[in-house]
Amino acid sequence: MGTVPSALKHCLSYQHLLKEQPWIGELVPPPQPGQESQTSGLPEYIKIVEVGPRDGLQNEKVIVPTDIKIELINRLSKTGLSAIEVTSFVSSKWVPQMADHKEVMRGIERHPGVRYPVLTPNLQGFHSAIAAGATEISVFGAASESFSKMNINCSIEESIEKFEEVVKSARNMNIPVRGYVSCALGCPYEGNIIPAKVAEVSKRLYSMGCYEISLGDTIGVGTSGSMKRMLEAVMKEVPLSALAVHCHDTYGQALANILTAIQMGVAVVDSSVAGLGGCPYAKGATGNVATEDVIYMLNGLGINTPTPRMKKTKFTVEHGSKSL
Ligand SMILES: CC(C)(COP(=O)([O-])OP(=O)([O-])OC[C@H]1O[C@@H](n2cnc3c(N)ncnc32)[C@H](O)[C@@H]1OP(=O)([O-])[O-])[C@@H](O)C(=O)NCCC(=O)NCCSC(=O)C[C@@](C)(O)CC(=O)[O-]
Repeated sequence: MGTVPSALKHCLSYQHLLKEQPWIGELVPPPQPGQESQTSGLPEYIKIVEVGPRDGLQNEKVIVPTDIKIELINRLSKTGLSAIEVTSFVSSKWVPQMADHKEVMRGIERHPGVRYPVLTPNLQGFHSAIAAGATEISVFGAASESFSKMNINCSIEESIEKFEEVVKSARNMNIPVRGYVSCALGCPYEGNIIPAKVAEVSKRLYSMGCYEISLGDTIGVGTSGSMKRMLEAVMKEVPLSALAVHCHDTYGQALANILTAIQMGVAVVDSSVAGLGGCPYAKGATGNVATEDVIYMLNGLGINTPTPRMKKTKFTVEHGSKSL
């Protein structure tokens, strides 16, 4: 997806669908006695980490005004989502779209029960995030050397050293840290990435104290088969309860890949409202899987999500002639 107008179109068509067909998106009723549950073997509850305001907007070519970002996050907070990734404390020279991180962090209304993590690649970012009021952070590494270099300007080994410093400081302040592993199913520079490498980086992040490891299909090249092989390798090193999947939808495989992951027991899914997104260091990567599509699929499977109100919320934030 990747552009604001197309994201808007997607949102509105979903709203229209729900208006015309109100039964769409309803949670399926529980099974009758004797009927097999559709959810047998699947997690009963899936946590959704909404990454639209960060992963979604970081790739928009037009700088989205700060007040629009704040409004988007405030509206998302009212949907029932329990985690919304707000921004990233990275260099504005590298990612100009996130230059207003402090203002966004300070400007949002915080709702009880909603967590607002932010990305911090190093101690500098960590200290700025804490000064701006962040109470949860994420470090972001990669299973590809080339991607690590392009994305955060250091090798995987150097990044681990930086993350260790960040995690140590965070722990001293009781700040929870999430860890990302990009290129878990392929790299824009190196192509195929072996599952063992993803497992190795995941293990290091988990061992240093990240409470959850989000496995990123950064360029959306994964399939159900490669997702299964990668998860099998990672699950040998990191407990299943600490894993999340983060799928981009370049080849329309994201929902299938997520279904495979949840069939394997993964109970945390990252997604982006209206499928906004891309990656500034992954040319051609399209948006993240759309949050409303994930919820639609989960509802159809009878799986609980924290977002019963998502389908009724209109995500149109007007700003002059632009809408989000
Ligand atoms: C990581 C750095 C900062 C290293 O950047 P660097 O240039 O290697 O850093 P440095 O330590 O050499 O410092 C150079 C300059 O950067 C500044 N600097 C240093 N650190 C910071 C900071 N934290 N915040 C703000 N400024 C910072 C520092 O102050 C200095 O400023 P100068 O003296 O030149 O004016 C840089 O490479 C960067 O900002 N990269 C952007 C990475 C990024 O945001 N990528 C997109 C997010 S990752 C993603 O989307 C994937 C994910 C998570 O969604 C999962 C998936 O889909 O796979």
